[in-house]
Amino acid sequence: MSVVSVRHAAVGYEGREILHDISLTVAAGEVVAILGANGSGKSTLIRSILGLVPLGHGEIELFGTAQRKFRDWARVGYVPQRLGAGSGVPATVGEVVASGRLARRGIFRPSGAADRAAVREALTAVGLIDRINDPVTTLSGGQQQRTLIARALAGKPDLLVLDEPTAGVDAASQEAFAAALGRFAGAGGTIVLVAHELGPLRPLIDRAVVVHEGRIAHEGAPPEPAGHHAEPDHDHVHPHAVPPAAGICVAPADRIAAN
Ligand SMILES: Nc1ncnc2c1ncn2[C@@H]1O[C@H](COP(=O)(O)OP(=O)(O)OP(=O)(O)O)[C@@H](O)[C@H]1O
Repeated sequence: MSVVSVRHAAVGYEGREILHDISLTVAAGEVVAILGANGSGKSTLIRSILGLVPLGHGEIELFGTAQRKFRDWARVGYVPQRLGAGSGVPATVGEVVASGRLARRGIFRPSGAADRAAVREALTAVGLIDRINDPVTTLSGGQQQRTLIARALAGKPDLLVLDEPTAGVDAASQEAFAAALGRFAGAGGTIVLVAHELGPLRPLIDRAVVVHEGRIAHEGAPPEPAGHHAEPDHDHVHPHAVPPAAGICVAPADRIAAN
């Protein structure tokens, strides 16, 4: 059974079609990277998989269930691009990670020992357990990004969807990030991630899907790194380095429940 199945999907915003006739299948345990230039539609593709952008045409299934009927969002962990510095919520690292347990336990049940253990385990996996009581605002961008993956891991998902997890992130955090993802994949987890450059994530990738102008232009082994972009110390700066103003991204489960 496939974890994600996209068939002939067309997606757009305000009547302008961005993705044209996209078909993509991700099998259980696969690690798939979605690559492509700025504006090619990578984020739109994963946002439509998560149900955050409505489909114009086509079908999407998650774990064999039509997305419109799918309710088991606790099985899906989403790591957005940035935590957002300006959220105005003075949360600690532990609190942010604990919010990843909400879909598992429901909002009105107090957190229990299993929740606390999952939070500690996830923070240990990303190398931030010693920062559990620190305000997230005191963390570097890379550490904040690691907090987001811990938040997703704490929910014990079967599928992790990550949007440019390592863009603008320091090398140490990228390595810690890759190690945490490697453990998740090693335990049978499925990963779909958007990336500009794979860097230390490269050895984890089973398949690369290159999106070009809203269509899948290539699928197969990840392309070889080329030119200075491939250097480990290449400092890639692009629009994603600017934190979004929206603050902590709401988990897809929360959004869908609100509809
Ligand atoms: N909420 C939105 N409303 C209207 N247009 C949007 C919206 N989000 C994205 N777009 C447009 O859709 C196109 C694809 O954007 P998308 O973010 O999916 O590309 P991307 O490949 O992820 O690019 P990047 O690498 O810059 O994130 C762009 O032309 C963008 O301007």
